Amino acid sequence: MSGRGADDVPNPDQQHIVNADGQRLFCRYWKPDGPPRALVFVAHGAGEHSGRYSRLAQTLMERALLVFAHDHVGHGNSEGERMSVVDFQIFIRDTLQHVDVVRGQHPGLPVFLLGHSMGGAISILTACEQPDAFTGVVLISPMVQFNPESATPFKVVLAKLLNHMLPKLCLGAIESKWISRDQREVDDYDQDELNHHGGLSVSFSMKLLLATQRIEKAIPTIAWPFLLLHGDVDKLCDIGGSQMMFENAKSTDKKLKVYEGAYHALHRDLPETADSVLEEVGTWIVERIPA
Ligand SMILES: O=C(c1ccc2nc(C3CCCCC3)oc2c1)N1CC(N2CCN(c3ncccn3)CC2)C1
Repeated sequence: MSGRGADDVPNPDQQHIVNADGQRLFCRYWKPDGPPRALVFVAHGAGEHSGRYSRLAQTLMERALLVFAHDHVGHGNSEGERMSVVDFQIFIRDTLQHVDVVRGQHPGLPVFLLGHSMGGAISILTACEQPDAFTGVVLISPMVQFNPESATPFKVVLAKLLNHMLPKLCLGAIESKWISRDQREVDDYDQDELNHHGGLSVSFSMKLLLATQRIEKAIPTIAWPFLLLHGDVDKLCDIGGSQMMFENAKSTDKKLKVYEGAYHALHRDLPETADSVLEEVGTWIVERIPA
């Protein structure tokens, strides 16, 4: 088993699921005091972990929603070589597995997906795989199209060329200062040891690139309800991807809210933006819980 072994997962008795490859995925659950009205799975982004969504999860839990998540393979407290995945489909497979487990514990409840950045890509492809399984999908700056400032044509060509020769070569780290306008959030991210602070490998970058190509092909078939939130100064995932999804998806229930001046991690941006995101997400989900 590459990467973290089973015995070096911190507090091995903490909640986890074992994926189809036998890897332990660290799980988190935010359960309301009373009976939950709906289930919300949170898909975190590349290089981070599910614990960074505690504030968002708490606000949803206060609306009687049961929020759950896991650290993707190679991330956070889960097993697997850091920031490495054999195939992007593994993220989708593991998400469906976890959703099935929790859905089975709460039969009949509506299930929503919520994803940020790469987690948005995972959420889109998961909903595409089981289009009738989810009541709605919330996408915070989803990775649909890279911003050409970060994924320059040179980097894309280089990644394709090197993917077979030097797959582990580092393509450079994400500059966290361009991810949030709030310096406290940037410092918090930089000091969080559960995040991956090294760069993205050629191999992992290619997996992301291929995922965006899968999404672009899938968008015209999308008919499920979705909420898109995107900052118009996002230097990592281009807002054009969200605009393209909003314009080309078949969904009749779709909403795109643009946060002017905001960077990539909207839920971790300046307080007025982050607070608006939490309110927007909670309201959108609750409005779609069948009476
Ligand atoms: O999922 C991602 C993500 C998405 C697209 C990416 N493209 C690249 C490369 C690909 C190769 C070409 C060059 C671009 O890296 C990506 C990462 N995430 C989650 C996001 N992180 C960023 C750091 N975060 C942060 N930083 C500061 C303050 C708060 N959060 C958390 C979210 C990035």
